[in-house]
Amino acid sequence: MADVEGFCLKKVLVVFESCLTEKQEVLMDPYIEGWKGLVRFLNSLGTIFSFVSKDAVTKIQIMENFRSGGQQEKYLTVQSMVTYELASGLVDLKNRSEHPNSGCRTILRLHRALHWLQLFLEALRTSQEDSKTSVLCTDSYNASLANYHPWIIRKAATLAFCALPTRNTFLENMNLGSPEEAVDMLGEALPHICKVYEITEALYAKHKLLDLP
Ligand SMILES: CCCCCCCC/C=C\CCCCCCCC(=O)N[C@@H](COP(=O)(O)O)[C@H](O)/C=C/CCCCCCCCCCCCC
Repeated sequence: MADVEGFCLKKVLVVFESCLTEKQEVLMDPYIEGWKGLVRFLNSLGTIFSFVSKDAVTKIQIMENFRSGGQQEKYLTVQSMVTYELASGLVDLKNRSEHPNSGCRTILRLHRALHWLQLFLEALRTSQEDSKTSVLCTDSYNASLANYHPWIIRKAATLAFCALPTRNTFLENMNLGSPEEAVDMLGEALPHICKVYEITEALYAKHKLLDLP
C-alpha cells in the first residue's frame, strides 16, 4: 500500500458532520471538501484506482466551478442548487443534451457513491478481523453503485478491489490509531454520513431527480 503518512481519515469523516446546517440543509463546500479528502485516500491505495479517482475529481471540479462562478450563492447548499437549477431549466431530465453537467446530476453521482461509502464503512466496522476487504468492498459496491454502472466499469471496479489490503492494514492506514480505535471512530462518523445521505435522498426523491441521465 502506498504511504499515507500525515493523512488522517478522521478529519475527512468529520467534515461530513459539518455539512448539515441547523435547517438540515447540506452545505456544498464541506461536501466537496469531504470528497476531496476521500480521493486523497483513494490515491494512496495505488494507481489501480486512478480511473475511479479521475472520475471523482472531474465531478468535484464541476461543483467547484459552480461554487466559484457567477451564480455561486445559488450553490451554497444542495437544496438551493436544486431550487435554482430546476427553476432555471438547467437540468436535463430525460436525455443528457443541453445541460450535460448540471449540478443536480453531478451531485447525484457523488450521492450514489456516498451510499457505497456508507455500506463499505459499516461493513468494515462490523466485520470480523479475518474478513477480506475486497469482499466487503465488492458486496457494498454491488448493493449500491454497481446498479448504475455498465458491465465494463463493474468489471474494472471489481478487479481493482482485489488489490485492497487486508482489513487490519486498511484500518491502520486510516491513521485512526489501532484497528479497534479505527472501528470506534467509524461508529462515531457513520451517523453523520448517513444523515447527509438520507437528506439528499429525500430531496432528490421529492423532486423526482433520482434517475437523472
Ligand atoms: C475507511 C475507508 C475509507 C474509504 C475511502 C474510500 C475512498 C473513496 C474515494 C472516492 C470514491 C470514488 C467515488 C467514485 C464516484 C463515482 C461516480 C460514478 O458513479 N461515476 C460513473 C457515472 O458517471 P457519469 O458517466 O454518469 O458521469 C462513471 O461512469 C464512473 C467511472 C469510474 C468508476 C467508478 C467505480 C466506483 C467504485 C467505487 C469504489 C472505490 C474503491 C475504493 C476502495 C476503498
